[in-house]
Amino acid sequence: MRILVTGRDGQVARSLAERAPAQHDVIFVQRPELDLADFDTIHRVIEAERPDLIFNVAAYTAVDKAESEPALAMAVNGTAPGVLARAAAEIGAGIVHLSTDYVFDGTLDRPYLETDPVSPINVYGETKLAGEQAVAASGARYAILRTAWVYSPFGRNFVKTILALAAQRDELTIVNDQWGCPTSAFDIADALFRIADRWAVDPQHGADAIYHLAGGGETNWAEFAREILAMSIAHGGKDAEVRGIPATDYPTPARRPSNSRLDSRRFAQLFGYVAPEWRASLAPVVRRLLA
Ligand SMILES: NC(=O)C1=CN([C@@H]2O[C@H](COP(=O)(O)OP(=O)(O)OC[C@H]3O[C@@H](n4cnc5c(N)ncnc54)[C@H](OP(=O)(O)O)[C@@H]3O)[C@@H](O)[C@H]2O)C=CC1
Ligand SMILES: Cc1cn([C@H]2C[C@H](O)[C@@H](COP(=O)(O)OP(=O)(O)O[C@H]3O[C@@H](C)C(=O)[C@@H](O)[C@H]3O)O2)c(=O)[nH]c1=O
Ligand SMILES: [Mg+2]
Repeated sequence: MRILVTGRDGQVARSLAERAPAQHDVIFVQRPELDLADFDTIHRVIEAERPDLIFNVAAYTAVDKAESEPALAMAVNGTAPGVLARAAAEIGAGIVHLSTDYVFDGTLDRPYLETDPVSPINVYGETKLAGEQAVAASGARYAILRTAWVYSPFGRNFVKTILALAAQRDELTIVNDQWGCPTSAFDIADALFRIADRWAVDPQHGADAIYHLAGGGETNWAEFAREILAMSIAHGGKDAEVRGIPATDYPTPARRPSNSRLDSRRFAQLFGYVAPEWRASLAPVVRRLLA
């Protein structure tokens, strides 16, 4: 299949580039050719490239900055996915769109199912929810994958932040009352290609649905940081003491849900892919970052 990926340097885009199987022809388009805030470029790129499938993995991902740039975040995350999906529908292409655990408010006391009510508590989450709704209403064949706490050797992410902070400080204070599922961008890439493989055979398989796809198990940010640093020491990297603090002691422009754990069983049932337990996927990424 001919697969068009939005973005080239993002965490998931770079992971897709590394994991692309030989049977797919994968094209990456980024700014200025494709600018999700400039909708004309979307039509132009889709008509020129005529993909069979689109992986929309580009997004406005700066959670705190989105609070002060809501219009740009909404254009990129909320409106552009609908424009892209309608362009896909016009040429008969499918679209796989990535969304986030931050569409939930975190008040539930168990991992979230796809059927649980959404209620974002920050601008980023609101814009990503609008994007989901726009894709679902587009008429294109779609799958929406909500993932969470993404890390990789690429771009900006919590793992790289913690390793960098440990090189500067002896003690890190990290929030310990927000729970979620760290997810390797490589695992997301594998899941996306699994969808492509299935749709190459049966384009309707599991189509027009939302899925949760996150790393196995669960943790909080402080425990995640401790594990990153334990792996760092094991590979000769820096160490630091992690002091767990409540989110109320770490004020940020955007509120974050205290529980955004995702239940990924529906995707496993439909597509036969289960992401490894989060520590298992974390180890090779930390090793690579320290190499
Ligand atoms: N990171 C995370 O923790 C999580 C991410 N997600 C979702 O997963 C997807 C992938 O995230 P991830 O790979 O981490 O994202 P990154 O932040 O690593 O990359 C974002 C990409 O989007 C591109 N982009 C931003 N604005 C525009 C624009 N106006 N036009 C075109 N491209 C643009 C960036 O381009 P450039 O390099 O030029 O800036 C970059 O390639 C996103 O949909 C995100 O919402 C979901 C849950 C968690
Ligand atoms: C750097 C740092 C962060 N924190 C806290 C702040 C926050 O509650 C938590 C994580 O901070 P970050 O800014 O790395 O993560 P954040 O931007 O909230 O990450 C989110 O990104 C978007 C794109 C998503 O879709 C989500 O799934 C999620 O991954 O850790 C500390 O407590 N101490 C620190 O030193
Ligand atoms: Mg990306």
